[in-house]
Amino acid sequence: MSTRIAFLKGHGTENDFVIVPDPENALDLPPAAVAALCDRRAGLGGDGLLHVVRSAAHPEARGMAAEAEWFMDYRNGDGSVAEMCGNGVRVFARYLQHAGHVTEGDLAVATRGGVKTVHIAKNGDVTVGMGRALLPAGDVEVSVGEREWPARNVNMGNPHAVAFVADLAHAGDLYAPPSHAPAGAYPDGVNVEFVVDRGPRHVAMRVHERGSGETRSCGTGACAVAVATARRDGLDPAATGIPATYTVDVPGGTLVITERPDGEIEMTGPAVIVAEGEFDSAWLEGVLA
Ligand SMILES: N[C@@H](CCC[C@H](N)C(=O)O)C(=O)O
Repeated sequence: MSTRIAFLKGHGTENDFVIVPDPENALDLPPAAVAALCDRRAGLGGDGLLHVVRSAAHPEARGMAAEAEWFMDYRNGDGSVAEMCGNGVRVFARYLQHAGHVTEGDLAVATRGGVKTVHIAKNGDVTVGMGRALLPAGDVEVSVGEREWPARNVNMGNPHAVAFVADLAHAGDLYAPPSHAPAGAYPDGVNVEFVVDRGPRHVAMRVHERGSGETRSCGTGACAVAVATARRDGLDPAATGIPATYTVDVPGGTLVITERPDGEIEMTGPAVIVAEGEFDSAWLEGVLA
């Protein structure tokens, strides 16, 4: 028997998501179902999917239920699982507000990258405590076609390689993932950011995301870029006690990132619910058959 399944569509700086509210974790969403829902021609369309589940109802989040009522079960557009999604967690919070589960102010969201603190401001922007960046040692290079660049290895819960380039167009069409060396540097894949300077503490980036391709924005990527740029600029808040704030332009808008002296990174940006509707479970079953 077919049933109607509720979904919403949202975005944060044009990193767009299919949102599937499923508080009791009753839906079966294997990778192929996620890929079908995120398909831009034959499905609903999105860079990724936000499965909204009560932490207590999800085996991966039960241990965080005392701290955070809701779990962001994030999936990339190809159906793969990722540890964290910075734009996604802002849109997730906006959904919880839209649905009346929370009001503006502070809330905690469980993610595979741990519990994140989120602040929904009166002015509409959402700020997320993204945790600390890890900067694993080791030289990495990324390349597109004939061009190659040294890249900074930054882990924001998920892996990033940040390359400073002379011109964002040098990254090419980014239809295929950029290559990296050494080949085994990222056994689980990597998100690659290309960065140019725009002014003092102001950069612009493009990103090729693991599991989604080139997207209009990546929140964890923007945090990785801010930290890599700060170190390149000789700024280390943990050493100086002075926070470092960077404005990061992405193709879909602007994010503001602050690294505090305790190493915690805060990201502020918009989060928008665009539409809501229902799809027929029979359609999805047909696609999966
Ligand atoms: N767009 C996201 C990152 C989503 C996960 C990433 N593709 C990965 O596989 O690590 C963001 O806003 O952070």
